[in-house]
Amino acid sequence: MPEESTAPSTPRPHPHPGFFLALEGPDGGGKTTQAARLVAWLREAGLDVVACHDPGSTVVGERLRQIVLDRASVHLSIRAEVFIYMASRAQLVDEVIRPSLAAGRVVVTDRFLLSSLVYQGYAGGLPLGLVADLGRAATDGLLPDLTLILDVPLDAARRRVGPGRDRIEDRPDSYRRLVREGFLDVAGRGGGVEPAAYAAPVAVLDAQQDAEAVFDRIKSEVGRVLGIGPRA
Ligand SMILES: Nc1ncnc2c1ncn2[C@@H]1O[C@H](COP(=O)(O)OP(=O)(O)OP(=O)(O)O)[C@@H](O)[C@H]1O
Ligand SMILES: Cc1cn([C@H]2C[C@H](O)[C@@H](COP(=O)(O)O)O2)c(=O)[nH]c1=O
Repeated sequence: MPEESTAPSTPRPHPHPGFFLALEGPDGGGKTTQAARLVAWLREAGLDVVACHDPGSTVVGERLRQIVLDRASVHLSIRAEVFIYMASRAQLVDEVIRPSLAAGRVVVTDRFLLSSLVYQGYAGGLPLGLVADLGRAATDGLLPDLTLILDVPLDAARRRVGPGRDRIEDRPDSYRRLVREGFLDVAGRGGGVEPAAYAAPVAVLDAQQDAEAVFDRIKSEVGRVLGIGPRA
């Protein structure tokens, strides 16, 4: 079991008056569950919060999401796949994330660029440098101020989500294992692969615990960087 880690207090990579937070990790880690709790907690603390998910959260993005997850997209190549995720992300950044950050809001996204580095790069076989370059083009260099990786082993994830629900989740266990490993390696743990491919503050959280315990860890990480108390 990999150890949990805390995000280093590095300076913000992209100055803006808001705060940009991404939840990442393998399918079934609990990102959607925790994102909803986190958004509610931050709003209770009086913050102006925008919630989104990647791919999606724009009209164009939701259409692209359907295409890329649809089992009928059986002949979609991995190179075409990465462009679809990047196109959805570019629209999300331009239409939702950048304007919200410029207005001083807190943006909480369920997945972002790290997912492409892992699913299409590390596990999918595309060179990480290529995915990172495409990512910079799609996001215009925007990276989250804090990325929380909800780390969960394959068996626990399977117990939670059951059999695959879409084209990506239908991929074999060998791919899913690489996805889990990739989140840890690309984030710079394990001494692995080009940590510079994702040069943003990252914390790895053990998402095998019950949802309340995971949320306590999230509140502690986010509260620390935003300067709000755990029971705000
Ligand atoms: N800590 C937890 N312990 C046990 N079950 C959990 C936990 N967190 C979430 N779940 C359950 O696991 C399932 C998947 O959770 P959720 O959709 O939040 O994960 P996810 O990471 O967003 O998955 P995906 O990326 O596949 O959408 C749900 O049924 C949810 O209720
Ligand atoms: C952003 C992104 C996502 N994926 C994969 C990961 C999931 O299997 C699906 C998205 O579904 P979720 O319910 O929103 O988790 O797409 C990917 O392969 N590459 C990406 O960049």
